[in-house]
Amino acid sequence: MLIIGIAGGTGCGKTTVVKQIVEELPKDEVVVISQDSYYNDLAHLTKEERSKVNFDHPNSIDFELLIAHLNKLRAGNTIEIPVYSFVEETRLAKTITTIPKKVIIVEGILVLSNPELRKLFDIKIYVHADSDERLIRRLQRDIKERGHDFDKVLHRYQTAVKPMHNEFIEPSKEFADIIIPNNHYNTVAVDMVRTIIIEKLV
Ligand SMILES: Nc1ncnc2c1ncn2[C@@H]1O[C@H](COP(=O)(O)OP(=O)(O)O)[C@@H](O)[C@H]1O
Ligand SMILES: O=c1ccn([C@@H]2O[C@H](COP(=O)(O)O)[C@@H](O)[C@H]2O)c(=O)[nH]1
Repeated sequence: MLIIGIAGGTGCGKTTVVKQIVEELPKDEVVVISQDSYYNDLAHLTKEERSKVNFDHPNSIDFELLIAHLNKLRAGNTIEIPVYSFVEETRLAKTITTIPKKVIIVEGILVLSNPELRKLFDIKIYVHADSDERLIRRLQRDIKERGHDFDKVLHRYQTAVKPMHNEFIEPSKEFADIIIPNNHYNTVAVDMVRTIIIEKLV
């Protein structure tokens, strides 16, 4: 089994890069796990209380469960991945049953910041895009897909996203084996990572 961790600031293009990597790989060989699925269950808080949570701090993630799940997959066991709703800002009642496959890709802003999680990765990748690029992408995406308005995205960016990026995410770049520049779509880097994965599959 090959476990790949892909980190990078919000809007850098992690999800897009992962989609591009896996789209030409056999579906039955690769599992993608998003750190977002492991946001703490906040069902006990009101929607207003949840909207004040700092979702960019490592404490907002249930790393213990994510690490336990990766160890279970490595041991050949099936896991139940929580489903997170960005619109509700909490976990939903359902889970997704996931079986072990040859390649596991774990993506999320903080996946290289946690030392225990880092130890599980065979390859560590950091996707870089400049902060202005990332903010523009985040504004467009959160308004279109995550049910946020302009003021909410900017307020969250200034109070949580940017300070947590500087404290936890950007410093985790030093642990990366590969840094993918992604101010523009980077097909060369995507092809290189896919080639590494294909070598593992044969
Ligand atoms: N290289 C790129 N150039 C322009 N837009 C991009 C690029 N990569 C991703 N995007 C767009 O930016 C937004 C955020 O990308 P996404 O992959 O969700 O980032 P992340 O998962 O790192 O938060 C999406 O709307 C996506 O289509
Ligand atoms: O309920 C939530 C939970 C998280 N966020 C924001 O999401 C990003 C991380 O996701 P990316 O796909 O990597 O952008 C993080 O910056 C959180 O602030 C949210 O808005 N609502």
